[in-house]
Amino acid sequence: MNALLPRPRSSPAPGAVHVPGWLDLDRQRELVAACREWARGPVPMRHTRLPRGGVMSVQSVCVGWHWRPYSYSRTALDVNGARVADFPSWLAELGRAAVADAYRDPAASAAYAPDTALVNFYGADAVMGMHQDRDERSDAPVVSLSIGDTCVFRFGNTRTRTKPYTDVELESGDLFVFGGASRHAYHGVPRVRPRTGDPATGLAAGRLNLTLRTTGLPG
Ligand SMILES: O=C(O)CCC(=O)C(=O)O
Ligand SMILES: [Fe+2]
Repeated sequence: MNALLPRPRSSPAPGAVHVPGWLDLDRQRELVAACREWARGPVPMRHTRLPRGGVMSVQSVCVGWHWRPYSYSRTALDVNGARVADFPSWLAELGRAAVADAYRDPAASAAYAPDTALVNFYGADAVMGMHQDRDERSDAPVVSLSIGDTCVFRFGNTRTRTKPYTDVELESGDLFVFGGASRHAYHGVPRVRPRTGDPATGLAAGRLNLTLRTTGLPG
């Protein structure tokens, strides 16, 4: 990134907003530290197993509710059977601030109550194929926070996993929110740009992504 040129916010589709540089360095460091704790347990960060026997190239750990393809539960039955870490109130607060800033609408964000976070770690070769986030029973927006190496985030449409889509560069500290008409848009991460992150975040290499969501599940 050329720091002399501020990157403007953009909206690649209705309900989808990219806010560059939303997290300051201190906030990024706090999030890296929190993710490092969650990665240790009670459910360790690992490559999620897919139903057909493969594993995802990203490593993941969940907070609040455990996600595995393709449902949520409180315990990680596909890992070690432990109950996932509780979803902290400060993270819900951060999610509300993110929605308020992305949509420039404090009222819309007041009711935003995410109850799960999916923490993804991308090594240099990790990617995420085009998919919809559709295991939630709520239409509340998804809040995505990026730290570390820059990636190409491909944001598409609700009908197909192919074009039309927009490629957005997500850098460390960037916020991306997708809700409303884009809540079920296909999206993915075709590539990460190695060694583009600032080690001052506490992340020596790779990319960390947190997505906050509302499961819509009881209890
Ligand atoms: O890493 C990202 O930016 C996107 C992650 C994502 O789409 C997901 O975890 O469902
Ligand atoms: Fe997703």
